[in-house]
Amino acid sequence: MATIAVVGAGSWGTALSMVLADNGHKVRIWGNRAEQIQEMNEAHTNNRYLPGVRLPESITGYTSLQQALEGVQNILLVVPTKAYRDILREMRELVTHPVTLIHASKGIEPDTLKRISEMIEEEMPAPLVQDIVVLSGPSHAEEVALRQPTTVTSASKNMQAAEEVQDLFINQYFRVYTNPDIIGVELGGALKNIIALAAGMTAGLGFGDNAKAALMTRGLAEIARLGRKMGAHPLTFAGLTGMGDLIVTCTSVHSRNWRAGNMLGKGQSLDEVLSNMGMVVEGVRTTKAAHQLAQVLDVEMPITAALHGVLFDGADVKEAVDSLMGRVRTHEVEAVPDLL
Ligand SMILES: NC(=O)C1=CN([C@@H]2O[C@H](COP(=O)(O)OP(=O)(O)OC[C@H]3O[C@@H](n4cnc5c(N)ncnc54)[C@H](O)[C@@H]3O)[C@@H](O)[C@H]2O)C=CC1
Ligand SMILES: O=C(CO)COP(=O)(O)O
Repeated sequence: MATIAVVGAGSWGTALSMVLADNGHKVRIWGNRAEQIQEMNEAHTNNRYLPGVRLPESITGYTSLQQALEGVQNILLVVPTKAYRDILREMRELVTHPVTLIHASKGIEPDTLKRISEMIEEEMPAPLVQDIVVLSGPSHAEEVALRQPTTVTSASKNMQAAEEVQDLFINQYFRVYTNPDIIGVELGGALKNIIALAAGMTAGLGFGDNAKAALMTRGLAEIARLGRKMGAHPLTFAGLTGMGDLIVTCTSVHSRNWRAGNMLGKGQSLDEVLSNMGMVVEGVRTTKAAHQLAQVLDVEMPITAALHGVLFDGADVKEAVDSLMGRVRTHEVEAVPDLL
């Protein structure tokens, strides 16, 4: 059994630590809030993020990143995307031997337009990092912490590393598949948050299941359109980290992105929504990044553009829906000339 360092003690870092602990591994979880780490070590709870859940005693909390990382072969990163550069720069000074870096976060960095694995490559180059593995899929922390059946994907350019991570996490309630398409897996996980915000927004406006289904389906079409241009395999978007994660995020009460969109649809301002949430809403920054990517790569992403207008340019939510519905008529299926 291994000792694994988990960097990030929010909902997802804690739930994934529980999976690892259930599999017999020793877990060192690092967090940036001393009182929360103390609670994890003394009461074996993390009530702010996973209320009512008792943590296995083989999970130990650390406030020192150096101590948490000392001597481990596998490091799982689960902080919000905006914290990656700072954390990786800190880690670069502390890691003294080659490690496998697993990440389970979902976002794209605005302006640089980098995926998380690209940020890792930039900030912690070889030989410090041997392999980078992404763990992603339809998986709300609240349900994983209750050990409810969940499926995810382990993706890496190196399939042996993806399989080693599959081995670390897989168990009877947490089933892990592998996929070599790291680009598609990262993009699916990040971009579905945009569509979840939009789905929450239409529900907030009082629209029903037709609007939700429209957003999910046409949302997946624009995710795949951008993904293809960025080198992803189109079939990845039909899998767990594409359609699967889109379903779970657009239909679950657990989704912070859906809930944030819902509050926006009901008329709250973005600042109000984000301060009420108290947890990360990755889709906001990812909307900015995806809108920039769409412009740079000349990819049509109408839902992303409409949401960008609402979040950052003061556009009215109802008018954004009207402009989406009133777009010039077009074919449903693209890039399949035989069907046209
Ligand atoms: N919660 C979930 O069900 C899932 C979350 N994710 C992804 O995991 C990532 C983390 O999300 P959650 O754990 O849910 O977030 P969260 O909002 O529950 O917790 C965030 C954690 O990061 C810490 N943090 C914030 N800024 C930091 C900084 N600058 N340095 C160090 N730590 C910092 C906070 O103290 C907190 O412990 C996100 O990218 C999210 O999209 C992925 C799958 C499921
Ligand atoms: O990625 C998730 C589930 O797979 C979590 O989504 P939210 O960040 O919207 O809660």
